[in-house]
Amino acid sequence: MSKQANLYSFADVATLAPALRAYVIQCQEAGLARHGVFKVGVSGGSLPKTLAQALLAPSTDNGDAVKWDRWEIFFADERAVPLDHADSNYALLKAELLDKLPADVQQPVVHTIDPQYLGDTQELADQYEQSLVRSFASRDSVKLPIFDLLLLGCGPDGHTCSLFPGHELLRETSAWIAPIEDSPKPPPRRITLTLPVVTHSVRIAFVATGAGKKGIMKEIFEDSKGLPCALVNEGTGERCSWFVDNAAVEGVSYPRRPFSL
Ligand SMILES: O=C1O[C@H](COP(=O)(O)O)[C@@H](O)[C@H](O)[C@H]1O
Repeated sequence: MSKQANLYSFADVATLAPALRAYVIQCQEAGLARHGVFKVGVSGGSLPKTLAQALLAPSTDNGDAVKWDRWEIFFADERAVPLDHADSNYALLKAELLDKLPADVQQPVVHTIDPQYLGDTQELADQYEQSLVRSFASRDSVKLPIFDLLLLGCGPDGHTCSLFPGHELLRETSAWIAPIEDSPKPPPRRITLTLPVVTHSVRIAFVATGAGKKGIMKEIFEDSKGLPCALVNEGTGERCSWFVDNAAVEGVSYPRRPFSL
């Protein structure tokens, strides 16, 4: 089996979505078998919309049910803004996905940032890290939290979470969650999972679609240059899978794999 990240390419988002769903369900079942809950971290940006397309589709009753009541959702990164702000990753996930769950479905547990700490991003990060500590057992006994799955986006500059190219945060080795005050993409004040936490996850799935991602996908898969997304690929190998549409990887020299679980 390949030790490199898997690259799965689809004609469009409509054909990508069922494959992404099958992959998430497999991770869900593995998480439930391991510890009775499914601990998943999600990004903002374009991801929630595609995720909603994948997960809100009706179940076919072939063991592909999303067990929302067993999900614990964390944010791979979050902006230091109120939870109902237009820039909030939580607000985006809520609008795209959580608010669209059928009324008879029990909502998942969602770990948001605590808005009372918005004035101090270090405290905001520390408090969010404490929610991970409570969920994943104490920091003393667990060197790093292990997410069952991280669902990540890839920015047009190769950033993921709020880990930006060339930023000193890429060298963070001890914190689980770190603050950033100078994000090159607005808004500047954010918190993010650190690279060691990302690469420690059981599975990592990137979702990148559209021709706007073509240039950066070429750099990530052909040149790397220490881009954050490429560092995740290098740190996780075959535990990492990319779900992309053909437009995003046109002209990219990297072996595509036929999708299978
Ligand atoms: O700022 C952010 O951007 C990235 C990428 O967003 P996309 O719209 O290019 O998919 C996202 O993954 C991250 O969560 C968000 O805070």
